Formats: sequence, C-alpha cells, structure tokens
Amino acid sequence: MTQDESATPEAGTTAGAGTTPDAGPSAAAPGPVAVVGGGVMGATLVGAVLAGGLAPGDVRVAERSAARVAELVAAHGVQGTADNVAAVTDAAVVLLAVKPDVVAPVLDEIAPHLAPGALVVSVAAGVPLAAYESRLPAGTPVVRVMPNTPALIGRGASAIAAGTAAGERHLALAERLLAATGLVVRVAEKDLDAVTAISGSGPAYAFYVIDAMAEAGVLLGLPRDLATRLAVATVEGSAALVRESGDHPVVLRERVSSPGGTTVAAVRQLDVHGVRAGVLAAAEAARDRSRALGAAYGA
Ligand SMILES: NC(=O)C1=CN([C@@H]2O[C@H](COP(=O)(O)OP(=O)(O)OC[C@H]3O[C@@H](n4cnc5c(N)ncnc54)[C@H](OP(=O)(O)O)[C@@H]3O)[C@@H](O)[C@H]2O)C=CC1
Ligand SMILES: O=C(O)[C@@H]1CCC=N1
Repeated sequence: MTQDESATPEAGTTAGAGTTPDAGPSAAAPGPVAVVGGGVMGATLVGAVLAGGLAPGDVRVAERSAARVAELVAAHGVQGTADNVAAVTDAAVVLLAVKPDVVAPVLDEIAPHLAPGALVVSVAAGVPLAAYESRLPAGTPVVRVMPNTPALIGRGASAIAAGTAAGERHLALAERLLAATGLVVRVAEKDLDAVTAISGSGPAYAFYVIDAMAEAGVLLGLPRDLATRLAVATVEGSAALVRESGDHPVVLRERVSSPGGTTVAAVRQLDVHGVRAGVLAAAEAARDRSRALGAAYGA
C-alpha cells in the first residue's frame, strides 16, 4: 500500500514484531502503525501519532471511502488504503477507530493477518476487551482507549485499560502513541463506561454550555461573535483556574458570587432549572448507552 493504495516495501520492516509470543513493538521504536477507520477519531489518531514523532511512512490509514483515504493522505502524507488487510499486515500496532458495531466484522477480517505480537488498540465505546480477545489470535495484546475530540489540538483526555495479554510495555506504547493528544490516564476496564460519560462525551456538554452562554449573550443584546468569544474565553479561563489553583470548583464559584450580587442570582436560576441534575442525568444516560454498546458484545 503506497500513498495511492498498493503494498509498500516498508510494510515488511516492522520493528519489534517477531515470531515468539513475547515479540512485539516497543515504546521506543513502535514500527509501522495502522489506523483502521479514518473518521473523526481515526484522523485525530493519525495526527497524534505523527505529532508524537512517528514518520509519515510508518503510518497507514485504512478507510472504506476512497475519497476520505485521499483526503487523509493529502492532509498528513501518510499511506492510505481501502483495504484493511493490507494496512494491518506487518503493522506493529493496529489502532481501531471504527464504530462499535463494526468492530466485530473488522476483527474477523484482520485477525488472520496480524503480525505476531502486534498490539491492537481500540477507541470503540463500550466494546469489552474480551470481545477483542475472543476474535483475535490467543495472546494478542489489546488496549482499550477512551479519548475525546480535544485530542485534535493536544488538549484531550484519554483513559486506557489493558487486556489480559497486555503488559506494562504495551500500556507504555499506547501512552507513547497517545502522548500528543494530551492527558492519558490508566483505569480499570470497569471504569471505562463512566470515563466515556465524563471525558469521552464530555466535550459535547462543554460545547452545549458554550453555545448556550453565547445564545444568552445574543438574547441580552450582544453581537453573536462577541458573545461567543466571551463565552469561550470564560469557560477556557475557568477550567484553567480550577487546574492551576487546585481549589475546589465550589470555592471558586463562591469567589465569583458577591453577596447580594449578580452571580448568586444567576446560579439560583441554574438550580431552579435543574442544570446540575441535568448534567448528572446526562452522564448516567451516556454510561448506560456505553453499557448497551457493550451488551451487544455480551458484556
Ligand atoms: N468522536 C468521538 O468524540 C469519539 C469517538 N470514539 C470512538 O471512535 C470510534 C469512531 O468514531 P468516530 O470517529 O466518531 O466515527 P466516524 O463515523 O467519524 O468514523 C468511523 C469511520 O470508520 C469507517 N469505517 C466504517 N466501516 C469500516 C470498515 N469496515 N473498515 C474501515 N473503516 C470503516 C467509516 O467510514 P464510512 O463513513 O464510510 O462508514 C468512518 O470513516 C467509535 O467506536 C467511537 O465510539 C471514542 C471517543 C470519542
Ligand atoms: O458518542 C459516542 O458514542 C462517542 C464515544 C464518546 C464520544 N463519542
């Protein structure tokens, strides 16, 4: 597979992949990385591994839409193909970025073609590690990741969980590949549904709030562009203040709230309209949806 979709000579030079059960990629020199699924998250992962130092010639993206393949190849200079098998053959790491319902057919397609010791990393919501392990050759190391879209600009939050055959070096490699996406934390797999509800889907909640604040500014007579800039800077600055001060958000909220002033009047309305309860219910719904996606795989 070259940039216009045929097999590449470099594909056979997988660093670290070998023939013993212990063989496999190392964090220091991962070797070729194949990203299967070139949508929102696949493209983000391609950008991240390049930003993390991988050479474009060592990165392949497989995507069934030829137009999308061409777009990704043009944008990143990586290799592209519509053939998942060509992409994963001899790859040291396979990053799966397809929708949860497509994971099973893609695994069945690529399983016979994985290099010995290749690490499989998947961002699919809900799909349990056991579902990968039951479809891949015995002993295949698998790492699940729940990233989020701010990864695109290196400000993401990702959580990773290891499968039964994934050890420290596989987690370290996953961390290295994700390093350019922002924060990466390790969690137990049982916590990934909750992580999905908070940081995976969370950017949508933040965008929702930003949009509502901007809309409120327009309601109050501000030009939309100005209202949006003020809302974005306020949310961005508030998040940074929580992180940099180390203070609890409630303490910081109290500091904004002058006695008898504007803020306490506003926050009262947030309570009256159930915004806090709405956030909790939204997170529960996302957690439940993640569980349902997993239930389709017998989790
Ligand atoms: N978006 C997000 O914020 C996050 C997404 N995720 C996870 O990432 C995964 C992908 O989501 P997202 O990027 O949003 O979805 P997209 O629909 O943007 O991307 C999925 C891509 O996979 C392609 N695809 C479909 N079938 C195949 C196949 N058989 N072989 C190769 N490629 C295929 C699709 O092509 P086509 O369009 O032609 O069907 C599409 O381009 C999901 O599992 C999701 O749970 C995780 C965290 C955050
Ligand atoms: O909405 C979704 O299902 C994916 C997973 C987390 C964010 N987006």
